[in-house]
Amino acid sequence: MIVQRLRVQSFRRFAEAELEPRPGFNLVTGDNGSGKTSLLEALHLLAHGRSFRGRVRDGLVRQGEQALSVYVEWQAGSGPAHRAGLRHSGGDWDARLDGAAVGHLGELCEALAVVSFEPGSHALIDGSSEGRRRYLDWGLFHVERADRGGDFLLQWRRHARALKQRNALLRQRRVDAQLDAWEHELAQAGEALCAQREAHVARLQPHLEAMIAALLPGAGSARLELLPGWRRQELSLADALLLARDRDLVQGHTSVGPHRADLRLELRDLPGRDGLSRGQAKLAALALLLAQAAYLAGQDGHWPVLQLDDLASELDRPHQRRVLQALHASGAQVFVTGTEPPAVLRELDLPVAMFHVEHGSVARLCA
Ligand SMILES: Nc1ncnc2c1ncn2[C@@H]1O[C@H](COP(=O)(O)OP(=O)(O)OP(=O)(O)O)[C@@H](O)[C@H]1O
Repeated sequence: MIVQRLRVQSFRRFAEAELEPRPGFNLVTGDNGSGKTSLLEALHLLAHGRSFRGRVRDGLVRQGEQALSVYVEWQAGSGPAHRAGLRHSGGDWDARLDGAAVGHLGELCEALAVVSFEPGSHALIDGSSEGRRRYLDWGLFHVERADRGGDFLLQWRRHARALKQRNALLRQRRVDAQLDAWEHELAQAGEALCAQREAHVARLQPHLEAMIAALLPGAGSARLELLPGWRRQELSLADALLLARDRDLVQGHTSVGPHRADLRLELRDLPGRDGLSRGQAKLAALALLLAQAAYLAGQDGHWPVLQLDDLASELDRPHQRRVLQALHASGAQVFVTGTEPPAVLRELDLPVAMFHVEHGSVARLCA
């Protein structure tokens, strides 16, 4: 995917700003607080329905304004050009995709695939399991799309609804036919969700091995494993839910199932996730993100847009070089930010479109 235009209004410090990126590398420089990350956040927001720094209501709307706007034009492979706009107040939103009103933000997410790597991305390795489930489900959401005959989103929504209903009944201490019915629904949707996640993890494996070899060769071989959220080798989800019922009634929520799933990444020559340095955790997280992007590229015939915020932070030069070489080899459109142009980018002499953010506006710099 190639983003051809990004326009933001009332977004963090920007009253209005516009960027016309190029295919390949786009470098965005500027002082601390100038708004570099905000530009990446804007694209991420349109593609994920939230920023990697939080939701719209967490301060994305420019102080004193009612709502932010993001407008993007892009091309997916050799297909037609697309355009999408989102106006969001933190509560209400209104969006259009190719001129038609959008009923669910998932429609924008489905149309525009963006993978972002930012200073907090190490949490994909050493943070809570929620981030890893979101990572996995984002990949499935794109691969198992309804327009390709997939039903991941359908199962995901079914599961979320059944889980909410079961939790509500647990809190009311209601052990009746309704609880049986929602548990049955939860078990069916949960088994389907888990089977899709498991297959996806297996398909990611070779891409992950290649990315770890490219970015973190000292790690040795890599293995990704799904922890399903219940003792799936021994029990069906229906049985696990039934067995957990008494405890769940006391706690008032469901303690087993795919909403508790996790991913385990094993790197043969490095310690477990708690023993990794911050830089190693970042590289392992980037390998996970790029493995998923590479898998998607294989399915779609074109790469998602890749965004790397503050690449130089915490990565030494040899590793920055490895990252940039891998990204260049992919042919993807890449956004990189930094207070300075990363020295490695100059050393590698890669073609780069350069932009500078200052005083609330973005200027294209000549190479
Ligand atoms: N809701 C808001 N309204 C107005 N200004 C905001 C709002 N939220 C954030 N800002 C300002 O917008 C800027 C956001 O900067 P951003 O994080 O995008 O900068 P950056 O160039 O990536 O910085 P750094 O190099 O320090 O990471 C900061 O100056 C911040 O004070």
